[in-house]
Amino acid sequence: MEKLMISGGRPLHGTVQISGAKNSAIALLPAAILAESEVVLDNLPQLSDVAVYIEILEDLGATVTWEDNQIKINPSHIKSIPMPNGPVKKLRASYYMMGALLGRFGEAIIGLPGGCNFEPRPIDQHIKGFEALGATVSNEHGAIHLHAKELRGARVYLDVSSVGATINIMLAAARAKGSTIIENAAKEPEIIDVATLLNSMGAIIKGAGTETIRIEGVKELHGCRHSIIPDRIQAGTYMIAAAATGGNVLIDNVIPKHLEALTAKLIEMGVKIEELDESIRVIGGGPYHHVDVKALVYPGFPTDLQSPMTSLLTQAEGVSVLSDFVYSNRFKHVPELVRMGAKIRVEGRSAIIEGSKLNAAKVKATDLRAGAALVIAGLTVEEGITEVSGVEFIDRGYDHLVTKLRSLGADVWRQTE
Ligand SMILES: CC(=O)N[C@H]1[C@@H](OP(=O)(O)OP(=O)(O)OC[C@H]2O[C@@H](n3ccc(=O)[nH]c3=O)[C@H](O)[C@@H]2O)O[C@H](CO)[C@@H](O)[C@@H]1O
Ligand SMILES: C=C(OP(=O)(O)O)C(=O)O
Repeated sequence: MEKLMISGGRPLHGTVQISGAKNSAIALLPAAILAESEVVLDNLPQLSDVAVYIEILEDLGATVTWEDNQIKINPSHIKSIPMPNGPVKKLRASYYMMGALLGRFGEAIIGLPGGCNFEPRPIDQHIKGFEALGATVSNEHGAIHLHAKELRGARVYLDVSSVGATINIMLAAARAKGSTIIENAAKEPEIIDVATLLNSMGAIIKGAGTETIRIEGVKELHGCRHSIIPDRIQAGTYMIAAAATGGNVLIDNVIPKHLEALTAKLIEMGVKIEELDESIRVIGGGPYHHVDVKALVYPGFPTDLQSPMTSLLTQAEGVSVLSDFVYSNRFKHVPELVRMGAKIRVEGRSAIIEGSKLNAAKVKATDLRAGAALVIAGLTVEEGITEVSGVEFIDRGYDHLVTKLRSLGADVWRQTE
């Protein structure tokens, strides 16, 4: 098992290139199987979640060529095979195989997803959507069985604006008969990215990015070429790391609008921000004011940046309150930060954070963004070496993390236990 070793206390300086978005990539890869010919995706991030998805597509019989940041997927010879176990258990977004296989073959058997389990993550809204489209759905020994003689368009009102359910229903409805309307749809940029790919493949989807999405089903979809949007969460993590270390970093290849909620909070704390067309410069240094943060659905502050933000708020003066209205128990990073000397207590869905200096310690990442939070915390520590285990979670979402941090002047390395 590998650990990340961090000798902190160095302000980050320089330019970092942001990769394509993980949460887009792992929805676009399954979307590609709805086409009858080759789909090419550019700006593909090199992540363990992406590698697992490729394994799933190859198991189905797709021909996949992956070179650097481009992937070619030819799904013309894929077959519908049951996947109750195996790679689908390794990541959360394997739930998109349900919508994609249902859309292509009218049937699927997919094991319940794995991935980061910081709290129970139900998929009832996905299932409600599939049932509305005419599928029968059952859970048999931990695998979801879906079957539809014919998928028919329907109106689906989501009880919660779920990213996964919105995308899954779009995937199943793209080739259904008739029109589907998703109400209270999630509005995250990754949903627009999936709709853009599907439309380039010949689908008719309108309203992605708003709370009402309309899908006019078509008989067949074809191949196309698409470039994945930049990863706003990876970008936000480097922005927070730059601020936490008092550095000066140009975060390049981003869509600044996707980061507005974070940018506004950083400015409120006293961080200097310069927004350019496709990049953001973060100039830290402090002293930082305490702020209150509420993680909400897009365009609110992203829950995926809540844990990294906790680490930054330990560096602010006074008491900050950070509440998560998407995942009320996403605080597994807190006891680890407390090990490093942070003064944080969790009350209900909020973390109450009192500014304090952090110390080096041996800590454990138990999910992806908790891992990012611990790395940022380690970068602020002035003496000693912080050891972060659970690197496999961090590798799910941050490609070339050590190389990128080292290029910004951080003293970080991987060590095998
Ligand atoms: C692969 C991917 O894109 N992952 C992202 C996606 O996860 P994911 O798509 O799983 O998250 P959702 O948007 O579905 O979850 C939002 C909220 O809805 C609840 N819910 C969701 C579905 C459902 O059927 N029933 C239900 O109650 C969840 O428990 C949660 O409280 O969006 C999350 C919220 O922005 C992010 O943290 C994840 O990084
Ligand atoms: C929770 C996350 O991802 P996933 O939904 O894939 O577990 C994340 O990216 O922070």
